[in-house]
Amino acid sequence: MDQQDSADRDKAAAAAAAVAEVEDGMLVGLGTGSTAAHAIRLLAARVADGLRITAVATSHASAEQARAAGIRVLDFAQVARVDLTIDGADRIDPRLFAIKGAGGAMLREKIVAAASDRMVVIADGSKYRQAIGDASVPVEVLPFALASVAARLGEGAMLRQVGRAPYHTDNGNPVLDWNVTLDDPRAVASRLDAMPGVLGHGLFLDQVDAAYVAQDGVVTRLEQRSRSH
Ligand SMILES: O=C(CO)[C@H](O)[C@H](O)COP(=O)(O)O
Repeated sequence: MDQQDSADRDKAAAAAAAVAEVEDGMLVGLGTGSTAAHAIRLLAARVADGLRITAVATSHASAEQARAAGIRVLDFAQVARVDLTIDGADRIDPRLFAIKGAGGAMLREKIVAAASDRMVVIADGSKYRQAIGDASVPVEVLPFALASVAARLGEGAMLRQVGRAPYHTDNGNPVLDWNVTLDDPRAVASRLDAMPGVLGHGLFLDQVDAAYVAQDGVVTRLEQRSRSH
């Protein structure tokens, strides 16, 4: 089995562990990305077997996948609370600090996570580090503020592109991938949170309640002991 197959198998194993937490009657938040796609597929299989749930999605792609697989997806604009959200991450560490947003959905993902009683990250072992820090932080910016925010972030900020065109999120906004030192993630997050024109960013420092990380088929659960939403 090559490395990619093994990482994909680990993504599916982590997803299966999280999907096992879903109970009848829950409103489930669906994350975005290849690991979250495994969770949606496995959840749909449980729905086909009789599990009764509703869901909200953090991206158009996840909503489409879920609906096509038979999951009832509600409009999140009409939803105040979510029971359990299952989502991927680009980095996760033992503090359950995460970097998200390689897939560009971090703003909706953080909004849904903040509305969730429990938010669980699922990841293959390549995402796990002793401390987050070697991935750039995606920053979603109001188009009007693109140049001014880029100037404030400095040389480490790169406009995300698809081919030669600027990438746009599901919200219609551009993303700056910011290569920044994360010795003090809270200071970096506070700086971004306070910057006019920044709509959201991929630093998840207070949202993650638990993580399932799978390496070579072995799933490890990390649990946050004290989290108040
Ligand atoms: O944050 C995300 C999308 O905004 C994804 O959850 C993250 O990028 C992980 O993706 P994948 O499971 O494909 O590695």
